[in-house]
Amino acid sequence: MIPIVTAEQMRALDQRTITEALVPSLTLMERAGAGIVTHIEARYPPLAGKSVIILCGKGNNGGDGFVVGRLLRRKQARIHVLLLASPDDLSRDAKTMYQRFLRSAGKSAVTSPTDAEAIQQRLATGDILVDAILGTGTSTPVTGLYRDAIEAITASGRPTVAVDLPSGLHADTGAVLGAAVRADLTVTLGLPKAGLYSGSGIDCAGTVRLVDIGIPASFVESVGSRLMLLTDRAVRAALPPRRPSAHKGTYGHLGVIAGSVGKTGAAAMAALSALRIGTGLVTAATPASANDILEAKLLEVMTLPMPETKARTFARSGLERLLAFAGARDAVAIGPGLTTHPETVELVQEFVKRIDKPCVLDADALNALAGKSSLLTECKRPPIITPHPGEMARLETEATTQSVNEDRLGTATRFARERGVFVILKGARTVIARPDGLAAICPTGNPGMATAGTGDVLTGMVGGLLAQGLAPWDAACAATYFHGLAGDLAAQHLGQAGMIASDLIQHIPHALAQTT
Ligand SMILES: NC(=O)C1=CN([C@@H]2O[C@H](COP(=O)(O)OP(=O)(O)OC[C@H]3O[C@@H](n4cnc5c(N)ncnc54)[C@H](O)[C@@H]3O)[C@@H](O)[C@H]2O)[C@@H](O)CC1
Ligand SMILES: Nc1ncnc2c1ncn2[C@@H]1O[C@H](COP(=O)(O)OP(=O)(O)O)[C@@H](O)[C@H]1O
Ligand SMILES: [K+]
Repeated sequence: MIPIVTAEQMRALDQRTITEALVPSLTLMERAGAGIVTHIEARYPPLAGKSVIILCGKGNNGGDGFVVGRLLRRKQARIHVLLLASPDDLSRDAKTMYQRFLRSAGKSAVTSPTDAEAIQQRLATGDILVDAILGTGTSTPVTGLYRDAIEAITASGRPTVAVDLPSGLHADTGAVLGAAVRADLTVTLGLPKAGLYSGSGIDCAGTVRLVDIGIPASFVESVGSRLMLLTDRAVRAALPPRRPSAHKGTYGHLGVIAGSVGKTGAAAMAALSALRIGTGLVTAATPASANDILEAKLLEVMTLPMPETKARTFARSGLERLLAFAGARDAVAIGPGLTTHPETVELVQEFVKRIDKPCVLDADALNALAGKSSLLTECKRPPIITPHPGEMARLETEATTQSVNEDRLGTATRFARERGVFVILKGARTVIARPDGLAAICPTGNPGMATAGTGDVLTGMVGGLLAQGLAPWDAACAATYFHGLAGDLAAQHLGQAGMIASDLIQHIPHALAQTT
């Protein structure tokens, strides 16, 4: 996992690298530029003949821009720099890189526009725009020519690559300072910045790619960041090895407690997703009269009919049987499609207190705890909960969906600490938090996943990994990552609008099999 840092932490790391590891600041800038060019080329091939317009500010972010310009010329791209400050005002390193750019490209490759119109006219001639106006040094609202430039970039509709972070974005909070660039690709330098994953940063950053500029690992470690970015390598390492001598018992038995009349699909999808993430055996317990329907839907999953209410939801009288069911499984997933029938709610509240197995609580299991989240502290083992922002708001009496979304990271980490649970707060850039306050952000996933049932898929995947013996934190991180990756693969094949939850399930094996 990669630590996510604040602007201040990044500045300190850059500084230590320069003064203690003795890497000249110009070398860092050169590495930054080279890395950015690699990512631009990967995203927009071929570069030869393309017109690239680079907008440079007066700080080191602009300095990176000049390096990008010089190196892109070697790819036979046609480069023009819009310099938004006087050359005299450039930072020391930026000035050096400006001079190197001039020596390589000549004076005609740079103009200094004085008004919005001049910027707009120039941008209209670009195939690709590079935003090197402001980086981590931004702290006050953007005004004047910088703001004109940011607005012109947005208005141009051209493919835009942001250097380090979209100009105008607060590096720590993701707040827009007056106006911010909406990039298609952000190539961030050294370590990822928190603002790229929160608030407006999610929409402004587009795809985020990271460039290693050679900050020593020991320096990075000493920052002690409490926020991590999930990486492909870390989550794959957490998966159990598939031993040649394995049998289905090796990979655990998950009990799924889900469904009611009209909502057997939720139970089916959770159960199937658990199998697709490699679980050996899955049994779904469902209200008795819905059992036959579930049997017809599922081939590989076993089912168990349970006592039901007149409304054909789980009945309170089934409590002991459900506890016995859980006791005979390696892990339990409870919640999808249960409804909030009063008897079912009562059943869930009792069940949650008494279950003594790794478990994941979702959907109506969380709704059963609405305003009563203190019950979670009575759990025998810290459960994983998978709320979307609405469910999160129901759990916390004073919160609203809006307040949750305004501070997703803060909400998830506070709740995880206070209630001693693992939280997967779903949505764009899902946040995972654990009881000790450490949190991670998931880079996978896309808006195509905003479709009925994808949450049930996640629940099954989390439960499946718990059943396979993963610790709750590992299960939560890996399930969230592969859920998002399966969603990304489904979107690649089908497009975001048309993909549905079943497509996501079908892509779980491809996500697992992918080699990166
Ligand atoms: N220090 C280093 O060693 C490295 C720095 N790098 C780059 O350097 C950037 C940070 O450089 P700087 O600290 O120079 O910061 P910036 O390049 O973000 O710019 C800060 C400059 O813009 C001005 N400014 C700030 N907010 C403004 C606003 N709202 N309107 C107008 N002007 C504003 C500041 O007064 C300052 O002069 C990073 O984002 C990254 O791109 C990279 O080259 C990697 C290495
Ligand atoms: N814009 C988005 N970007 C990434 N993931 C998303 C986005 N919107 C929704 N998702 C994911 O889709 C899933 C939706 O779950 P949920 O809201 O519980 O839906 P349902 O109840 O229909 O199953 C979550 O895992 C969430 O993170
Ligand atoms: K920028």
